[in-house]
Amino acid sequence: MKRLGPGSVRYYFYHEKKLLLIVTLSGILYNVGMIAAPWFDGQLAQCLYDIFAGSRTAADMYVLCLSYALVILGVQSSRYVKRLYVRKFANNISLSMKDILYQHLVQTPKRDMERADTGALMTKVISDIDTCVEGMRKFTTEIFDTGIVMVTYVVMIAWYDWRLTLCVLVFPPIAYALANSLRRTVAMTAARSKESSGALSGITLDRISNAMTYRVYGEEAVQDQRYEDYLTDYEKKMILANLWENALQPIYKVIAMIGTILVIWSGGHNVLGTGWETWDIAAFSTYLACFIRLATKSSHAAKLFNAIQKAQVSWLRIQPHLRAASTLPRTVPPAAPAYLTVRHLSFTYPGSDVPIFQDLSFSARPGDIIGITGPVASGKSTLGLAFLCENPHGGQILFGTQELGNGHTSPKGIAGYCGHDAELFAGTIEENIRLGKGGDIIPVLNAVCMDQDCASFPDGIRTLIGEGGQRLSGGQQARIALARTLFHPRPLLILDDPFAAIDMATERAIYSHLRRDCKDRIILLISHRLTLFPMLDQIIWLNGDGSSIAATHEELYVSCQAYRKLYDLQHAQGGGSHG
Ligand SMILES: Nc1ncnc2c1ncn2[C@@H]1O[C@H](COP(=O)(O)OP(=O)(O)OP(=O)(O)O)[C@@H](O)[C@H]1O
Repeated sequence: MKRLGPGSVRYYFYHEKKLLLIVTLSGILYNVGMIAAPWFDGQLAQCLYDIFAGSRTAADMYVLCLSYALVILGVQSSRYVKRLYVRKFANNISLSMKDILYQHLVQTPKRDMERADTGALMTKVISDIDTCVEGMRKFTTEIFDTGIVMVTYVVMIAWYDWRLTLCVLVFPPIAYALANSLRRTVAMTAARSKESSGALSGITLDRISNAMTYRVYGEEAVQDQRYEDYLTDYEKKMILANLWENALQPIYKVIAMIGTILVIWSGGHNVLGTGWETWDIAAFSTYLACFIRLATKSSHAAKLFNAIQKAQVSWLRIQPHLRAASTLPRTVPPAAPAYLTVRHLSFTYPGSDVPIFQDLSFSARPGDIIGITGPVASGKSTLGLAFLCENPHGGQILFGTQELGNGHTSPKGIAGYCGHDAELFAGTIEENIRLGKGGDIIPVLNAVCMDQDCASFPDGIRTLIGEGGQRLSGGQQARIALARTLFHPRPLLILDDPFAAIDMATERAIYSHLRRDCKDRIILLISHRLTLFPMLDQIIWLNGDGSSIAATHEELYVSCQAYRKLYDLQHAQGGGSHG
């Protein structure tokens, strides 16, 4: 049998089989128990009639009422259990899908992420996951609350009068068939409104992020008109989708209810003794109540179709991502701390014959923080990326006894990376740091001095930060990206200019936290600002012509004029203290 993967809906149902079993048992109990109410209603009416006729007493009524209350209590308890577990089931699926996507994001090569605008993609995909999971939840709920309960009602009323049942059951399927025939239209309008909503989000983002440019170049009026057009299109499509989804419900209901007239007419004959069966008042009352509930439920069947249809639209959009994610290995445990040895490292971009750096050798032990600096465009970021091994390099990078890369991807679980771009998506602070991983995020928020900022937000760590983290300052974005890197422990951390948007006091505080918390990690700290460099264990200076020097700050200060000049310049501006 073909193994189920995250690209298949059944995979998620299969993984939640224990919860589904509880849902099934409590669902059957609740829904079969649902016929108790109309049955007791009928018995109560009959008892009242009998009391007036003198054949029963008030004591019979008390017993009946008490039994009614107890049975309903039992039925409603199983309803509670069913609802609770359906919610748990939906939450687990949502978490599982999001986790798979987060892992995909984490393991996607950096160059692919840049190409695909991962942040925007994640925002859209996460909203689709929510719609899809809601559809799965409704489907699971309705299987019981509509499917099983309808079968139970049909059996019940057929038992009372099968001929009348055959006649009245013609109407709910008509309502059902009508709803089914309009499925495609409902789905189409839902898909169009989703598309339009996506386009509107895109243009809203563009309008906000480029507001200044449009204003400066006198493009505002044109852009406002463009925005208005998208907004109008969205409004029209949304109204249409809502109309198709909701406005037809009353019509389905009326069609399904037509049978009530037959029940009253033919059931009346049964009570009078001139119909197909002989009924008492209890039978009439129970039959009518069951039929009305059945007809109401059958109009829910249309709702169920709509929910499934909408979920399908979203599922088709997220499926390719989940399928792609399923080809990647799942969460990788961090490797053990080890020594880093770099031997004769060289790198040339594909298609170029000028090496960015060559013959670079150095080593580091757990707890070391190594600074990487040099003139503009000297290859600092390129050196950092060499440790992710996305392009072939010359020489050797050894972590313990394992060789990183050399044309292959690096062994997982060794290197963590915090790049120039914070790469934040439109979730909460917490979601951006966790990327689906459990645990306490407060220590890393403290480590990057973001705890006070979070405390000042009304929603704390649950604050929504907007696409690319646009609701935060540049410094806050950088610190959340750093917190994310620290939260996913790796024994080798590459931090590319993490303090560029952070003031010096905060930079120093974070540095001391890194020293305190990362005693078993090696940190490669790429920076233009040399404030911290006198405190670092080693500095790698890239000359910008392919050559480089690895030495301590003191040695470099003495031996490398360019480094000394840069350091003194920054120091004179209040940027550091030599020695
Ligand atoms: N993907 C690429 N393909 C080809 N050349 C590249 C690529 N990325 C960077 N370069 C070139 O490599 C050189 C080093 O770039 P890199 O970004 O590593 O320097 P940097 O020292 O980090 O720059 P900055 O001082 O701006 O932070 C630059 O000349 C740049 O143009």
